[in-house]
Amino acid sequence: MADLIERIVIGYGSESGNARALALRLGEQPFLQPFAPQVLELNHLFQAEPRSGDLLLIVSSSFGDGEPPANAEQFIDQLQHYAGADGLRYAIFGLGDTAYPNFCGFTKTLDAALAERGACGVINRVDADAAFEGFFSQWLAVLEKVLNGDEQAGRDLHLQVTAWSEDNAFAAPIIERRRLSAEAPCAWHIRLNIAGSGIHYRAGDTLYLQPENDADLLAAISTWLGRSDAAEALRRHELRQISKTTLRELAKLSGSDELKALLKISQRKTLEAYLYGADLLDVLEDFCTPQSVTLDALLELLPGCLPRAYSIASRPDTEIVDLCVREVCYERRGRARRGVATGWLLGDNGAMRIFSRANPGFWLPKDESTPLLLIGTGTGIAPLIGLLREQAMESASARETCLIFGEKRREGDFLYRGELESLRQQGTIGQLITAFSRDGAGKYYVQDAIADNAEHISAMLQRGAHVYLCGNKQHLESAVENALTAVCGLAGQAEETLWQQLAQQGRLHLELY
Ligand SMILES: Cc1cc2nc3c(=O)[nH]c(=O)nc-3n(C[C@H](O)[C@H](O)[C@H](O)COP(=O)(O)O)c2cc1C
Repeated sequence: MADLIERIVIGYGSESGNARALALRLGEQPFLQPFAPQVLELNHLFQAEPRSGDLLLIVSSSFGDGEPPANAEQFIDQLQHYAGADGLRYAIFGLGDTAYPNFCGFTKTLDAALAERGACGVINRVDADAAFEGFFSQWLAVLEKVLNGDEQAGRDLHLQVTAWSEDNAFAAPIIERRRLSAEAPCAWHIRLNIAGSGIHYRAGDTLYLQPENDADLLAAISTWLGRSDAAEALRRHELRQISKTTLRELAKLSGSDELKALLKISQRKTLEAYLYGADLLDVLEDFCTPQSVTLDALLELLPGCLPRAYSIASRPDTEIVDLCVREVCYERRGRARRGVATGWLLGDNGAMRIFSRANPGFWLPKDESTPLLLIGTGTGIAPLIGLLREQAMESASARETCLIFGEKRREGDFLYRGELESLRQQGTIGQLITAFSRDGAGKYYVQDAIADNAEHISAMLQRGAHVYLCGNKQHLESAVENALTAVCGLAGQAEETLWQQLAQQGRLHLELY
């Protein structure tokens, strides 16, 4: 091919510097020097007036929702108006992260746009993730071969990381289940094996679980329908979170006036109360008949199982991912019920189908000297222990870190007690404050612990501490906000609330569920 190539132009799109660094290294490769490669930002690439006979090498990341980095934003537009694309040759090395829903979205779009304009790809597009170095070396070797005339090498290269998603989840074996608390409903430490998935995550990120339905519930629905094949057919349909759309369809099919009445706007609260803890079988039994609602109709109207989101509790690792979950077990109308995801995790069901998503809003601050005020209740410890583990791994000199953990009783509910105490001993946690609500004569919550440590906490906030808060949505946020506002002496004073100030400064990180 080399004799057909007159010139090489390297274009890059880069936001945080990875693609730019690779593009510059590419431009220095000895085997490219005979082509005197120019290295340009993609926005400026057309200044080189690429034409037939040129080989365009593009290295770019994707940002936002699979969008171009700022210095590549104009490229596709310019390409649409560029007359000389026909006959151009090109190869694309895409950088991305499978933790974002639109993995390598921009370089995929670019590939399609160049092909559509008549340009010809000489190497299959690379979709690389955070571990891009290995791919880059392989790509360079193939590029050299292609330039030496081995065109097949470009067609044989397949370097595209799988982007696991809702439609294509990774089956991760459950390799550890450890009970963390004494009384039901218990909290559990769950470890999944993700080796071979290529999943990369950071502490603070979210793991989505795609469980299958509970066997007992499936069997009961099968019996109700009088169809033995229903259990298998409904295995991956949503049977627990029943939407209004589904209820409307069921009301139409069944003709139930009672259900229609429940769907009126004025009955919003009654419907909410009815659905709390209910599942499809309740709705079928209460409002439908097997004659009016058949298996075929259900298969058509029910969506697939919705993914369940959990905060990752481990530090970055390519082999394992940890979760901290509380089991959901209750009885309603004489029928034992289990949470869909927790039931699957704690049952003997085999692998859990998963995918991960980045959650930059809960990552550690970049500046290693920024103090951390971590506040969590119950299984809200999950992302916080992930951050602490990442912190312990990353820096020898720990930043100032204070953890406030709240639960019911020290004996029985102090989740990860041994690990937290050793993180304190080794200095990753400077101050470990606990608030056990049922240990003393009166109730004692995290907001009381904040008040009792006012001086220290106020000083940390003055030193620019970031606040990470995770736990139950009801009450926790406002109670902690009020307590922190009081310790800072801001109550009823400032024009902006403490929360507004922290949020504006990027110092407030919330995970409430
Ligand atoms: C806020 C943010 C958004 C991102 N969005 C995407 C995305 O939509 N798709 C993707 O594949 N990668 C995404 N990434 C990952 C980057 O593409 C990846 O980190 C890449 O290595 C950055 O390269 P650069 O330093 O050259 O910009 C995102 C990264 C960040 C920090």
